[in-house]
Amino acid sequence: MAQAPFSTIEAFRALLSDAPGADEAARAGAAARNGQLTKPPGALGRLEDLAIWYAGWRGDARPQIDAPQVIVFAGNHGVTARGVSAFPAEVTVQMVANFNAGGAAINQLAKAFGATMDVVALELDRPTADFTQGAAMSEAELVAALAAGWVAVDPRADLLVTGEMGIGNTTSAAALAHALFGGAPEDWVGRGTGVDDTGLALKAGVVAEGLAANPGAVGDPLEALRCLGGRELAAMAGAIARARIERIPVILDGFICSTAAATLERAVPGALDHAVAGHVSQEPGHGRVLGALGKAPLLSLGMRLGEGSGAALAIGVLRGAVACHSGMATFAEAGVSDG
Ligand SMILES: Cc1cc2ncn([C@H]3O[C@H](COP(=O)(O)O)[C@@H](O)[C@H]3O)c2cc1C
Ligand SMILES: O=C(O)c1cccnc1
Repeated sequence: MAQAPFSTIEAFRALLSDAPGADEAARAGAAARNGQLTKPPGALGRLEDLAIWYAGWRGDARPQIDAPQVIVFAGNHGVTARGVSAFPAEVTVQMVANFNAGGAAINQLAKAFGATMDVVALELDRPTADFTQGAAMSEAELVAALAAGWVAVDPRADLLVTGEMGIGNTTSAAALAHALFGGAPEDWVGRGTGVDDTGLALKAGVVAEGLAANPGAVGDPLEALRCLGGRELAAMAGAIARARIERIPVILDGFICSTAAATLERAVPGALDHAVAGHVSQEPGHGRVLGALGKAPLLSLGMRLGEGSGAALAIGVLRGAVACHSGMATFAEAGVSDG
C-alpha cells in the first residue's frame, strides 16, 4: 500500500488546509436539475439537499453511487485499566476476528447497502497509554495512526464510512469532546457498552482526570487527539481527511467517529464540508457534538453500537437520494405540466 504524504502533524494539517472544495459548477448543475424533476418543489425534503451535496463533491451534476467503502479501525486503550467499560479489553481483538469472519452487525449492514468493507487492526497488542497519567500517544504514534487511516481509503471509492472498535473508546471520545468543546465531563460521558450509574460517575471522573493530566489538549485539536484519543480515532480522522482531499463524500457514524472527525473541523474550519451525519446515537454527547458541528443526523434509531453501523444504514438514504436525483424524469421529458 502507498505511503501517506505526511510524516509530521504539521504536514498533515497543511494538507488538510490546502484541500479543494466541492465543484461549484456540478453543484449548481445538480440544483438546476433538481428544480426540473417531476415532483412538487422540495417534496423530497432533505433528499434533495443530499443529492446536490453529493453531486458537488463528486464533480458530477447527475452522479451515481457505485463504490461505497466501509473501513472499521480497531485500537486498544490503556484507560480500560480504570474500569470504564462494561466489557473487558480483549473483546476488541475478538471482535476483529468476528469482523474478519463476517459475523458482526457492520458486516451485514455493509453487505445490505452494497459497500465493500475493510478491517484495519492498529497495534492491538500495544494499547495507548492511560490518558489520566499523561498523553495517550506520542507524536510518532499519532502520525502513524493518521497515516494508517489515510492509506486505508480506496481513492476509487465514491462514498466513505469509517467505523471503530475499541473497548473503552466512549471514554476516550468523551475526554476528546470535552477538550474540543468545553462544558463539563458529565456533558460528554454516556453508558457506552452499558455501564451503570456508578460506572457513569467513574467515567466523568476519569474524563476530568484526563483533562487535568493533559493541559495542552485544550485549544489545540490535533494535540487533543494525541493526548486523549486512540489509534482508531486518529485513523478515522486520517481517513476522513484523505476523503476530503480526494473529494469522496463521507457519512459520519456515532459519537466516537463524529468526535474524531470533529478534531479536523476544529483544526481547519470547513474540513468536514464533505461529511454528513448518518445518525445520532444514544450516547448523549453525540447530539451535542453534531450540534456543535452544525450537522443534523439523517437517522435516529436509538442505536449505540459503533462499528460504522448507523452510517452504513444511512448509505441507503443517500443511495435513495441520488437514485431519485439522477434517475427521475424532468417535467419536459415526461410531458408533465409543471404548474
Ligand atoms: C461485543 C461488542 C461489539 C461491539 N461493537 C462495537 N462496540 C462498541 O463498544 C465500544 C465502546 O464502548 P465502551 O466505551 O463502553 O467500551 C467500542 O468498541 C464500540 O465500537 C462493541 C462492544 C461490544 C462489547
Ligand atoms: O455512538 C457510538 O458510536 C457508540 C455508542 C456506544 C458504544 N459504541 C459506540
